[in-house]
Amino acid sequence: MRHSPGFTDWVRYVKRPPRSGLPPGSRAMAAAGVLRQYLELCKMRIGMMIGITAMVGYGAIAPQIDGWALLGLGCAMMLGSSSSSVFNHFYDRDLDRLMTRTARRPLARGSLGNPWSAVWVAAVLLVAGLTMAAGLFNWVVALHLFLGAFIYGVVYTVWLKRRTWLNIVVGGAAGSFALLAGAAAADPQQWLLPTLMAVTLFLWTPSHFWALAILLKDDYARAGVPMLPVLIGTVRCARWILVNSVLLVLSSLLPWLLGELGVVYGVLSLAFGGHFLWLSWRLAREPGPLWARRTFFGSMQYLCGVFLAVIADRHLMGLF
Ligand code: HEM
Ligand SMILES: CC(C)=CCC/C(C)=C/CC/C(C)=C/COP(=O)(O)OP(=O)(O)O
Repeated sequence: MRHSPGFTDWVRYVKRPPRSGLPPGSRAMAAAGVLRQYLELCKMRIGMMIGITAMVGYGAIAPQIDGWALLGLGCAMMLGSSSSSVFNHFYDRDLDRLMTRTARRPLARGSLGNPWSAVWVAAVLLVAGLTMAAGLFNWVVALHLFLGAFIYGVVYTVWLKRRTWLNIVVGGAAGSFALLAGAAAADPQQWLLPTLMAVTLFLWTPSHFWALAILLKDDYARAGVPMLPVLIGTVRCARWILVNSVLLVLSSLLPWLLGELGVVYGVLSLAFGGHFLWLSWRLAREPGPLWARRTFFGSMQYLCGVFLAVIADRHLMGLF
């Protein structure tokens, strides 16, 4: 069965088109197919959220926002995020075949030819992101970008995901480094507010992911991935989500209580936090797919709410 062209096949194909002279449309179609699949490997929606996370870290520290700096920061972070996501697809291709949600992914079904091409693509993306971060900003931004990609691509994906339920707890630090990278782009000397926000992002991940893991429990059990609800069941996992969400919301108030951010942030983050605590409480009361789904999507709404609270406090209040 002829597989659709992989990355190296595509390069060879475009450089030396076969004598058979396929109609130009098929050459472009094949190239578009390969590109679309590589974009899937990049997990672009998550990469955009990682870029936004870094931008919020920048906005929390920068006295004025430079649009071009924000754009460059977002691009660098998306390159780093895509690099680790592509490698995650490569390393997890055996695991992904076993789970309904991921079985149709390009490397899981072998539709991109030699899977090692993805490793080269991941390396190129990482070098591009690091070069952009160091060139546009400073080495601290590049270091945080590298650490985020390393924690997701190696610490989480290779070392922890298949071994321990702490996989996503430790892996959540990847997102924290996205925030630290953004703050360092504004001022690498500042540490307190970036650290407080990084702790909040670290505590956000377990509530974010364990709610999803409740929905995907059977998939993870089939693949033998030790996610928390597989090990302790949905009811106890839902209770741990509530405990974690209480710690998360309390941590989100620290920038306000320590005077790093103002009352606008405090009130808004408390409001969004109250709603997320309500979702987590309802999930603990009725542990099942309905409230797990609402808590998972609510985790992203909550994160966006906290991000909005930071920007409103630091930059929008000056407009009034
Ligand atoms: C190790 C930590 C994390 C784990 C294990 C995790 C896990 C997941 C998983 C399994 C999905 C579903 C993906 C899919 O089926 O397409 C997901 C979706 C998502 N995650 Fe997380 N996540 C983590 C950290 C983060 C961070 C740090 C962010 C952003 C700051 C984030 C933002 C999102 C978004 C926006 C989605 C929805 C993307 C979509 O709809 O394709 N996640 N997460
Ligand atoms: C600074 C920087 C570059 C940070 C990178 C942060 C980053 C890309 C985090 C990704 C988190 C995530 C969606 C993990 C899911 O992996 P999974 O393997 O559990 O999900 P899957 O089963 O859907 O593949």
